[in-house]
Amino acid sequence: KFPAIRSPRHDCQRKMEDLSFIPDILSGPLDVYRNTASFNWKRLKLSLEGDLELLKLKYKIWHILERDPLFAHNQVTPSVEEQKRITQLQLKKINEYKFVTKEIFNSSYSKRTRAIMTINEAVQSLNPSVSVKMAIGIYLFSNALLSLGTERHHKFYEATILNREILASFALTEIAHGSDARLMRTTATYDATRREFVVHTPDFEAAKCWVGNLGRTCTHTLLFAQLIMPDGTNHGLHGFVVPIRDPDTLETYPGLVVGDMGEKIGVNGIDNGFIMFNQYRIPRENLLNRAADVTEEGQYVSSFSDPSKILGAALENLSAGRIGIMQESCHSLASAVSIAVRYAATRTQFGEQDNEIPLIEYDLHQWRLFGYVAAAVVFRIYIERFAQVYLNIVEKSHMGENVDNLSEAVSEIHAMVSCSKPLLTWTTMEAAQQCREACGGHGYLKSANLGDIRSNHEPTVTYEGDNNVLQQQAGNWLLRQYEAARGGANLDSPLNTVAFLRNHTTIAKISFTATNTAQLKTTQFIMSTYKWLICYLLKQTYEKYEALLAKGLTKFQAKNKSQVYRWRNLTKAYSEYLALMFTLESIEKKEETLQPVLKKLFTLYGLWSLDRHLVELYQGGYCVGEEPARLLREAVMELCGDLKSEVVSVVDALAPTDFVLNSVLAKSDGRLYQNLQKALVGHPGTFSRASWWRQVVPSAKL
Ligand SMILES: Cc1cc2nc3c(=O)[nH]c(=O)nc-3n(C[C@H](O)[C@H](O)[C@H](O)COP(=O)(O)OP(=O)(O)OC[C@H]3O[C@@H](n4cnc5c(N)ncnc54)[C@H](O)[C@@H]3O)c2cc1C
Repeated sequence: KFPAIRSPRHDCQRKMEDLSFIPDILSGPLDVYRNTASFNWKRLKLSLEGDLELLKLKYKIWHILERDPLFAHNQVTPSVEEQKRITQLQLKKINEYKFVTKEIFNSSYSKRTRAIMTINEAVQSLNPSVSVKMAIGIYLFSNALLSLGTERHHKFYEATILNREILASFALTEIAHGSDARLMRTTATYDATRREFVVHTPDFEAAKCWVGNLGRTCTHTLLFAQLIMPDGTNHGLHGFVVPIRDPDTLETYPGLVVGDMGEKIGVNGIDNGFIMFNQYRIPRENLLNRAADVTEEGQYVSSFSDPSKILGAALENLSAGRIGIMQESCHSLASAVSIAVRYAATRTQFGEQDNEIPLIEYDLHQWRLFGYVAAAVVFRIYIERFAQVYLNIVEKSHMGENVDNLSEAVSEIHAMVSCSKPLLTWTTMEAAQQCREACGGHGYLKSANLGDIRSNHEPTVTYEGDNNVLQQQAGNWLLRQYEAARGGANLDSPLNTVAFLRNHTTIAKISFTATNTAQLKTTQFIMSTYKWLICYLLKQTYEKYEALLAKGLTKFQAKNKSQVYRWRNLTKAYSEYLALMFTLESIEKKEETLQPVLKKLFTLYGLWSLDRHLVELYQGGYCVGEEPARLLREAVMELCGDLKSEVVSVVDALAPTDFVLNSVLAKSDGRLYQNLQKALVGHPGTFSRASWWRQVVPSAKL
C-alpha cells in the first residue's frame, strides 16, 4: 500500500492558506513525474480557481454528492427515459441541498453569480445534463425575469429561485428557424377585450423545438414570440412567461401540443422538447415589460426609462449563459487532458533493448497533448478574469452606477463572448478527440470517460448561438473598429482589447526578426505577432468586403463572400489574443513560485496557436524564408520537452477528485492496470454466458 503524501517539496508555502480541504493524492507510479515539478499543485489549483471560498464550495459539493447514492456513476448507460428520470431527481436533490445558501443569496450580484457559476460547474462535472437543466430551468429564467421583467414578475422569480416550485425552459428556436431569430413565426396577439395575449403556432415549421426541460418536466417557459397588436402591427420578438404544465400533475394544459425530441447523441438526461400553441391564452401581465409594454386598452408603449439599466440587462441576457458555457468547457477540457496525461505517464510502449518507456516521453505524444494542457490553463485563467470584469460592469449598471461608455462596453463584451465561446468550445471538442486517441483502445471504454466528456460537450458548439454564426457577430464589431482606426476616429473599445489598432499602420510594418528560439519564447514576441496578425487579417477582410461592395454586391452578399479565410480567421486570431491578453495580466499578479510554470504554459499556448496561423504569417510577409517556421516549431517542441517535468502536477491542479473525473485510466494513484482490472472484472455480466445463446447455437433446444 502506498502511504498518503502531502506535496512534500513545497510545505513551506502552506502557511499562506490552509488547503487541507483538498484531498491529498496517493503516492504511486505517477510520483516519478510529480517529483520533478517546480511548484505545489494545490497552490496552482487555488490560483487557477482564483478564489479560496469558491474552491471550498466546489469541494464541498463534490464531497456531498460523492456520498449520495443518487449520484453514483453508472457502469452501463441507462435508457434515455431513465437518464431523464435520474437527472430530474438529481436536480430535485440539488435543490434540497441548498448549495445557494442565504449568505450567497444575499451577497452582491457579482459574488452571487460567481458562486452560482461555481455550483453549476461542480454539478456539470458529475452530470452535464443536470447543470444544463438547472442553468436553463432556474438561473436563466430568473435572470431574465429580473432583467426583462418588472415588479409584477417577482412572484415568478420567487417561485423559481427561492421556492423551486417553477422549473422553466427557454423557447426561442423553431423548426425552420434557429440562428436567424428575427424570422421566428410564433405569435402573441393582444386581445384587448379579455386583456390577454393569444399565443399561436401557425404550422409545424413554426413549432418551438429543442427547448431544454420542455419535453417532460418544465412548468413554465420563457417564450419569445412576435408581439402583434389588435390592428395587426408587429412589434417583433418579445419575451413572455407561459405556463406549460400543472406543477402538481405534470399534465400539459389544454391548447398545447408538447412532445419530447427523443434520443440525442449526448446529454440525454435533458428532456428537449417541441411545442405548438393553439390560440393559447395568457394574461397581459405575462409580457416581460421592462423595455416595452402593452396597456390594458391595447396600446404599445416603449418604456426605456433608464437606458443604462436596459443595456446592462441586455448584456446580461446575451452573455451570461455563454460565459457559463465557457466555464463548463474549461472543466471538460481540464478533465480530458488530465485523463490523457496521467495515462501517458503510466502507460509504457516500445523502447530500446526491451526497456519500454512511458508514452509521455515521446515527442509526438507531448506535441499532441501539451498544447491542450496549456490551453486548459490559459482558458481557465482567462475566463476567471473575464467573468470578473463582466460581472463588475453588470453589477454597476444594475445599481444604477455610472459606467463609462456602457453602451460601447456592451458591444465590446458581446464581440468578445461571440468569438471566445467558439474558441473554447471548439478547442475542447478537438482536445476530447485527441485525448481519446492518445489513450488508444482503452480510451474507447466508457469507463475511460472520454466518450461521455466528448459527446456531452459537443452541443455547446451549437446552442446559445451556433459558433460560426457567433463569430460573424464578433467580426462585425472588429471591422467597425478597424474602419474607425483607418479614419482616425475614436475606437469604441473601453476594455482596450483593440487599443493597438490606433497604431495599425506601424504594426503592419513589423516582421519576424528572431534568430533563435529564446527570442520567440517571450510574451513580447507572442503579443506583438498577434497584433500584426489581427491587423493583417482586418486589412484583408476589410479590403475584400469593400471590393465586393464596389462590384455592386449588397452588404449581405459581400459579408457572406468574405467569411472563408478572412472574417473567420480574423475572429479566431482575436479570440486567441483575448485569452492571451487576459491571462498575461493575471499571471503577473500570481504568486512567484507559480510564475515560471504559468509563463511556460502561456508561451506554449501562444506559439502552438501561432503555428496554426503560419499560412497568414507568410502570406502577409511577416515571415520570409524557412527560418521563421523552423524556429517557431522548434520553440514549440522545446517547450513541450520542458513541460514534461511539470505536466503531471499541472493536471493534478486541473483535475477534479477521482470520483468526479470518473476515469478508470486516470485515477490519481496512477495504478493504471490494477484499476483497469478492477473495472473489467467488476463490470456487470463480464463473465456470464450470453442470455441469448440458444438463439444462435443451431443445436440448442429453444
Ligand atoms: C442539445 C441542444 C439544446 C438546445 N436547447 C435549446 C433551448 O433550450 N432553447 C432553444 O430555444 N433552443 C435550443 N437549442 C437550439 C439551438 O439554440 C439551435 O440549434 C442553434 O441556435 C442553431 O440553430 P439551428 O439549429 O436552427 O441551426 P441553423 O441556424 O439552421 O444553422 C445550421 C448550420 O448553418 C450554418 N449557418 C447558419 N447561418 C449561416 C450564415 N449566415 N452563414 C454561414 N453559415 C450559416 C450554421 O453555422 C450551422 O452550422 C438547443 C440545441 C441543442 C442541440
